Amino acid sequence: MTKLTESQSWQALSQLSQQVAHMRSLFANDPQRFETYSFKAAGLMLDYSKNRIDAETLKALLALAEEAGLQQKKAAMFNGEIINTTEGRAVLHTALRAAADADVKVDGVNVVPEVQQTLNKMEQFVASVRDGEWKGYTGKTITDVVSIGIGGSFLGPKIASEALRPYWTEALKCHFVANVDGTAICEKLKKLDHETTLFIMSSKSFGTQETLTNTLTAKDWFLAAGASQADVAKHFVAVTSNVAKATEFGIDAGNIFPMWDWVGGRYSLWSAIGLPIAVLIGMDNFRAMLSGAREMDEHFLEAPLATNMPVIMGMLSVLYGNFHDAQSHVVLTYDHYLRGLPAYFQQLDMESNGKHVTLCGEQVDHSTGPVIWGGEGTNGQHAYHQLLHQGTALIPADFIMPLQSHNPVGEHHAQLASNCFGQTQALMQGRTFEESLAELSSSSLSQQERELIAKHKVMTGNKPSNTILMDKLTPETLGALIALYEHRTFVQGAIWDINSFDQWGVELGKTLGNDVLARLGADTDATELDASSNALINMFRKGNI
Ligand SMILES: O=P(O)(O)OC[C@H]1O[C@](O)(CO)[C@@H](O)[C@@H]1O
Repeated sequence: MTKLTESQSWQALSQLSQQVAHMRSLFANDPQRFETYSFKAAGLMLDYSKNRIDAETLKALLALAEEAGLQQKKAAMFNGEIINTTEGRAVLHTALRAAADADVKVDGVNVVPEVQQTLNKMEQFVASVRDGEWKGYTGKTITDVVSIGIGGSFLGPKIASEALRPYWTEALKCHFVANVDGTAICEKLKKLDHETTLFIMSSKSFGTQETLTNTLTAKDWFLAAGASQADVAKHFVAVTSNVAKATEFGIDAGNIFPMWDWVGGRYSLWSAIGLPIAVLIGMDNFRAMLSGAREMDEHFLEAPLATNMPVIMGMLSVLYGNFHDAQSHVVLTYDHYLRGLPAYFQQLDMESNGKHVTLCGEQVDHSTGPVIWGGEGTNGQHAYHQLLHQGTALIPADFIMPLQSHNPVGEHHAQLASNCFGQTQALMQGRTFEESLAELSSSSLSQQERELIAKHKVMTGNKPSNTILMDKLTPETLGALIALYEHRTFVQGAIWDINSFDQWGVELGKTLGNDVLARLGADTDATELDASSNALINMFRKGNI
């Protein structure tokens, strides 16, 4: 057994988690349950009353957080200690949204002034593109921005931009290209005018195959349309921590926005990686998003564990994953603008907590990060919610909804809200056999038939969910919401004592992919790999099955 599973609070939770009453009776016996298990922070309200907890379980969960050293680990992150031990890096996405006069040191040097300088550089760039001062090589105003990047250098900018659609300038369109599938970039380029298009190449490492290939294709397209190498400076900018490689690639030194190795890719939208967002919504709104995230940071740092939103959400996930065998977690956004958020949280959480050894390299003896998935409500209700209600797997759910719509038309928003709240209620209370039978009482079916149908209609209920509400989706509330999930991810990693900030698992696939690429272009058939890989490679070389 590891130290964690041997710990007193872990042992206590193993017992307590099985003893908690059905949520139906928890609610029936406590009219104050909502007041007890809900609170507000940074413009968000969390209702976690529809969870399999009572006072004792919650106490044990928080004791586990204490015992696992969450407070010390949190302080170490915010203080710039090298907590990403396998890569020898600090983890300071919080410094990207810290107050301008904050002092956050990495190796004894305050990084905040550099962050502020980069924000100022972004501000100038964003203003000149939005105001039409930045001209293309033929003197025309920029109309389209294409962001090229993948993983964290794609999902953050794309999904936050999409979420903040009501704040966009109408003067510009922004497009995102990530996949190395040539179709992705070709379909974009078809619709673009090379004289009025600006490319933002986003790659922390400046070594990611997909991003380099897509940027080269974009550059070839630009040059083939009649522009010269000297014109590239007016149409290509880059965001990277590898300035030398970007310059070598041909990006003008003045067009490079720096980032730092202490910002993880999946935590980087607050840096210049967020440039596409800032171009669309303007720098004031981008700064408002940072300030919403900062508010959540301060809450996470200062609030007691019992009223700390990332802590409560993280510990609930530990409860279900480790003590109720839940292997996935669903994020359901009841807001069309937030439809992409589950995909963003998926990378954030799964790339962070998909780990199998502790910081000391010891094999864990419990599950770690769950599968994160989801989509927008109400669409999901007509698809996968069936499994949430009546499937055999326990899938805890987060429901996220703004109370005010940006598009308050007719009864739409009330209907949306009624579905959101109705789903959490149905998951919690379920429907008993007796209730199902009663519902069928006026039907013309025989008693035997009624009983059969009633069995199919039973929903066990007791399915956990959190509801997160905000007044309105704004840059501030979006910033707070994303920071909430970042810290929730951190909390779980801290309990499991894993490194939430490396991603070695994706490296082997990249290395083997490069080897395969060489074989696809070789003069002779592949013979040295396993039989399946050889056959697949050789089929590709022939071009038919
Ligand atoms: O910004 P880069 O260096 O191109 O990396 C892109 C993505 O690739 C990964 O390193 C691994 O897939 C992600 O963590 C990262 O967000």
